[in-house]
Amino acid sequence: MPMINADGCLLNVQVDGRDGGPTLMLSNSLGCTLQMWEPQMRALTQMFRVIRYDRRGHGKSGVPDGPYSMERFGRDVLAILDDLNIEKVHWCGLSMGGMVGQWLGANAPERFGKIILANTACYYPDPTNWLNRIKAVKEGGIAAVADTVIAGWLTADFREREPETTARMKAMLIASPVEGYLACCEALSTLDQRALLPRIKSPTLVIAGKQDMATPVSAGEVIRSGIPGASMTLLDAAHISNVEQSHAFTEAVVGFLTQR
Ligand SMILES: O=C(O)CC1=CCC(=O)O1
Repeated sequence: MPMINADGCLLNVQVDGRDGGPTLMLSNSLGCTLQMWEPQMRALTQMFRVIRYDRRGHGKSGVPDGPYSMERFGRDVLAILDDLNIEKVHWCGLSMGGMVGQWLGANAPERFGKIILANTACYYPDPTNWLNRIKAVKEGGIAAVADTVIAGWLTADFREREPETTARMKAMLIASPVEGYLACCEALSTLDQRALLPRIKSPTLVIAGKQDMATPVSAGEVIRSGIPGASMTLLDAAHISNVEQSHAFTEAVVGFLTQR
């Protein structure tokens, strides 16, 4: 699968699924690789050509020096589409992937059909949590914050019920390149995309997790109410709702993308 050059950074891109069908692009959460979408791939590839990628600083993609920004992440996506010669896609991004989706929906509307913004926010009222995380990771590596982060990703019930999935998610997080992870946390600490929301004209679905403390339902509601005509679906999940409620998440995505 291709490594695509975006402004000097090689991005790991994987394309699966139906040739010639509509295309859906998936975009990851912080500390995750494109593997985070495995629970959806079987269903989605029956209906769509599916593009996944590792955001710069993650997975098999390059880790250039920061600072990173939502604009940089958005331009990376446009470089992938240009390289693959794809004019228009649907978008489904979770957490940081939803933040990049907001930037793209506002700044490259002609490239996006429907947009799904899952477990995400458009700003953080207080950057303290991000600044504390940056300090802790600089001192102790990602392992130092891993248990706290995982407790935000998946509810206690799920972690008890699905220890292997939980261990896989934790291994993925800890394997993230530290410098890339830090550069992403820095971009999150200054995030404010509130002014972009009214410029998003694509049909948009916001998905929020009832037990998501990282990007709570109230953060999803700010996005839903800011984007003209957007709708919202709530799932019984913490932050990584596509893993915790994989069937309900897939159903919400397919239902929204196939509705006329
Ligand atoms: O990893 C986390 O703690 C939660 C999160 C916030 C933005 C994102 O992408 O993940």
